[in-house]
Amino acid sequence: MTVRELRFDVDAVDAVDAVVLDIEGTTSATGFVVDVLYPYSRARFGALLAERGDDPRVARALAQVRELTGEPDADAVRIEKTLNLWLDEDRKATPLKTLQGIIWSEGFARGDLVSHFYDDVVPRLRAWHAAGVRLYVYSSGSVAAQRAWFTNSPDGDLTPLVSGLYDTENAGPKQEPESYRRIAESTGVEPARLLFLSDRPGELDAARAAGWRTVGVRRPGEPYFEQGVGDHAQAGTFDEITVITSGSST
Ligand SMILES: CSCCC(=O)C(=O)COP(=O)(O)O
Ligand SMILES: [Mg+2]
Repeated sequence: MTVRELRFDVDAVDAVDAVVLDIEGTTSATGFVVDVLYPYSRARFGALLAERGDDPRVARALAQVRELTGEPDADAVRIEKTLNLWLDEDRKATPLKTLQGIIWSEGFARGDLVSHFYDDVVPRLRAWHAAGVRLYVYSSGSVAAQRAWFTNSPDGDLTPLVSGLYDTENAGPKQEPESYRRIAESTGVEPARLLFLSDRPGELDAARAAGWRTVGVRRPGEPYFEQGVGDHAQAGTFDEITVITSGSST
């Protein structure tokens, strides 16, 4: 694996105003999400669909599942089967993520769950934030799930570090450049001064097509480690990423 220090001072002193973070495979282990969070939601889909179908978030997600599967008459049992199939495939379908977000945020709130971050991540997030770099999250996990994830970390509440949360509902699919244009506009940061960190080459390609800077994060044991991140700059940990902002380097 190629590991090199990444300094974003090639063509400008004030290079990056904001870092946008992917979660699964980048800040946090896919294994934790799949082994801890997925079974937690799988065990609770049935009750959520049966007892809370009137909740507007649930009703909207159910309608989205029916639309995506082309099964307008699918009942709660059929939809639960679909959700579990998508879980098996690790499909990043928006309604699946909405329903998981409801279940997980309640699980975090009642103390059943604590999130996971790789050891190098939280110190770097604190350092970048202290240096004036704005931090955002863009994950397939819903905004509700992201908020619970950052609130309930092993290092305490990390949400004060984060300026905004984006998911496939409010920004769009992660493999489409338009989603990154939408996020750039929402943050008010110029695309060229946004740095996206992700493990997935398709997401990095889409961000670059929207004019963003990109670094592929390749961690041993993660699903995309062997495949690599194409011709994007790459790092094995956040410690290898030096961000230059407003004349300071962190
Ligand atoms: C707290 S989000 C839970 C992880 C998740 O469900 C997910 O889909 C993360 O995907 P990402 O886009 O962050 O790779
Ligand atoms: Mg990811």
